Amino acid sequence: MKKKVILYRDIPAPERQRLEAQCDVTFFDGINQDNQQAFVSALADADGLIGSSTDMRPELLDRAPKLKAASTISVGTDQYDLNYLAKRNIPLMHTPGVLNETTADTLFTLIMCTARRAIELSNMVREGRWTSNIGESLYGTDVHGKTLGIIGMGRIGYAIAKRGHFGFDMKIQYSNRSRKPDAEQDLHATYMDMETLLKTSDFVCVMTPLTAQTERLIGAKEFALMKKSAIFINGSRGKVIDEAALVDALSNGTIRAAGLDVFEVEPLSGDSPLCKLDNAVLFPHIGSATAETRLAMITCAVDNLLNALNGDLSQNCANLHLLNR
Ligand SMILES: NC(=O)c1ccc[n+]([C@@H]2O[C@H](COP(=O)([O-])OP(=O)(O)OC[C@H]3O[C@@H](n4cnc5c(N)ncnc54)[C@H](O)[C@@H]3O)[C@@H](O)[C@H]2O)c1
Ligand SMILES: O=C(O)[C@H](O)CO
Repeated sequence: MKKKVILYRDIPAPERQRLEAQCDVTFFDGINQDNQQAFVSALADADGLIGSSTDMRPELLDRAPKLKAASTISVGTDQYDLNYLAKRNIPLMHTPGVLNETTADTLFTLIMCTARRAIELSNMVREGRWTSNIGESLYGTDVHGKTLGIIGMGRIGYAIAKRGHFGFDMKIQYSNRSRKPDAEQDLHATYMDMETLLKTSDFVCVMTPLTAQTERLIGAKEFALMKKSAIFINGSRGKVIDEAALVDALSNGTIRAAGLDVFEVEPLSGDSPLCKLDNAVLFPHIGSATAETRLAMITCAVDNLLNALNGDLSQNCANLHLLNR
């Protein structure tokens, strides 16, 4: 008998057909108030789950007593509780690697846009406010030759640092749970504690996962340690920073500017104080959002689920170390 799978976001037809060839698929085009009840009912029989952008809290997954594997179309795994899944011996599959370069491109776009005030000045042109050559008060700051501090030198952190080192002649420094010999060798990156990094970087870029240890890693105290001229970039998860403290730091001139792809609550409300700040560049969580990379992530996630349901966890299992296998 075919395994029962819930697909909880839309994916291209050929990928859905690959799932349907092996599984009995129930489809939800995102989970919302209207279909929540039907989703909970479908959980009762589900062997597998695949999708993204929905918090799969334990109370919800308690309703899926037969669940054997979950596959998230993301590298970040924070929408699931890894320990809860491990207690039930359920693997969580994710999509590391395929999105590194695209996400690093996005993060570098944030670096460039904040440093050169690209969005603010583009808006000035569009709104007919470009009436004479811009003066000193609207000048940007250089990126090339500056110091780039990466907090969380993993796959994506490395890809950002590579751009800084080879493309922009930047000095790379990083803090991380462990030393990264490849970054030190290839990019001449210097390992240091977070406090030293915050004090000495021109650009501070956060690329850790969201975990109990990284939640609110950067708050008022950390912004106060940064240079007044520092530019802060967050591509990890919104909850890794204290957003209210960032608004204060940007409003009071504690730091120069910020470029953000992720927010405490997404989508960010247009009423957020961040939206009123010219020195904040705000992207709608588009780190991996190119056609090529999103397709690669979906293909990877479909493969991951099919493999996991067949007992093969050899690739891309995020909680393998916690499972009883
Ligand atoms: N903005 C986006 O669209 C987007 C896209 C992809 C990934 N992400 C986020 O980026 C995260 C990182 O992705 P990755 O593939 O580079 O992961 P990764 O596991 O390769 O890298 C994360 C790094 O953070 C380090 N780290 C973890 N906890 C830390 C701590 N407390 N202090 C210092 N360092 C710590 C790890 O040691 C690791 O080197 C994802 O978990 C996801 O949340 C966002
Ligand atoms: O974690 C990820 O893969 C990105 O944030 C896309 O959701």
